[in-house]
Amino acid sequence: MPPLIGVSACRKQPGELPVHTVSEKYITCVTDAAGGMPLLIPALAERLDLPALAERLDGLLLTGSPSNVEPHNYGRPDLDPGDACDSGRDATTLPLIRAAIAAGVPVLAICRGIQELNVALGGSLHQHIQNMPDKLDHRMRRDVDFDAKYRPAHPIDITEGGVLHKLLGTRRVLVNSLHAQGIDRLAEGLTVEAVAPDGIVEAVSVTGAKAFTLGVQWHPEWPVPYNAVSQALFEAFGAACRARVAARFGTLSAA
Ligand SMILES: N[C@@H](CCC(=O)NCCCC(=O)O)C(=O)O
Repeated sequence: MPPLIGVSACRKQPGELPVHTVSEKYITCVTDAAGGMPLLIPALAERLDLPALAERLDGLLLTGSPSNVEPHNYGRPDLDPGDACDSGRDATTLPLIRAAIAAGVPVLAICRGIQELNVALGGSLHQHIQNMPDKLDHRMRRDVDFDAKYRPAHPIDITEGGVLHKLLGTRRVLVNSLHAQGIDRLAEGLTVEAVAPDGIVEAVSVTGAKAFTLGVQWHPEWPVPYNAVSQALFEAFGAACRARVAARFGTLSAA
């Protein structure tokens, strides 16, 4: 029985009524690389029983999105005009992350997802890294084609002896970069697993988590075919999700 892996959706209103959307690349990394059964989670917030949902998940994938976590969630002034937000998604993922961690559900958080992980546990975000002195411009390039947007953009230095180092077996890899925000105050209970050359946090883990819980600021879900780093991330996430199935339903069920 493949693990049931929740995939966070965004809430948008392109027309008369709201829609809940997930880019297919986040769905296929669950099916093709993690070996899971994706369950798209609508951004319906308190209309969902999020603790009950978390208990029934074998894993949770927090997707990237051009929208930003609203700063009132971490006590900062509102977003600049023109900076996209998604309050429905914030009100869904932030409590769902806390419930999933408490329930021992494996979590893989990508881009917006690592930012949500940090905010959910009490941290804060930089708004526009590119405007900060001595920082790289981490934004998605708009002057290139789609695949070029996901090409390696900078190296990351991986914390020696950490979760990511043990997973990858190396201290330095190249990653892509499609974000303007980034971790400012690191939440208590998170461990930095990697940083960019300018010190921006690029990966975190939940300190002492019951299960695999990793957030990455880059995008391992694209391009396909996955590189060795992406493959290792998804395989480790999938294995943790299968371990939860085995613990919940018995070993044979995880086959
Ligand atoms: N808006 C945040 C997060 C950026 C992010 O998740 N980018 C991914 C966009 C492409 C996709 O949806 O996969 C920020 O700017 O930091």
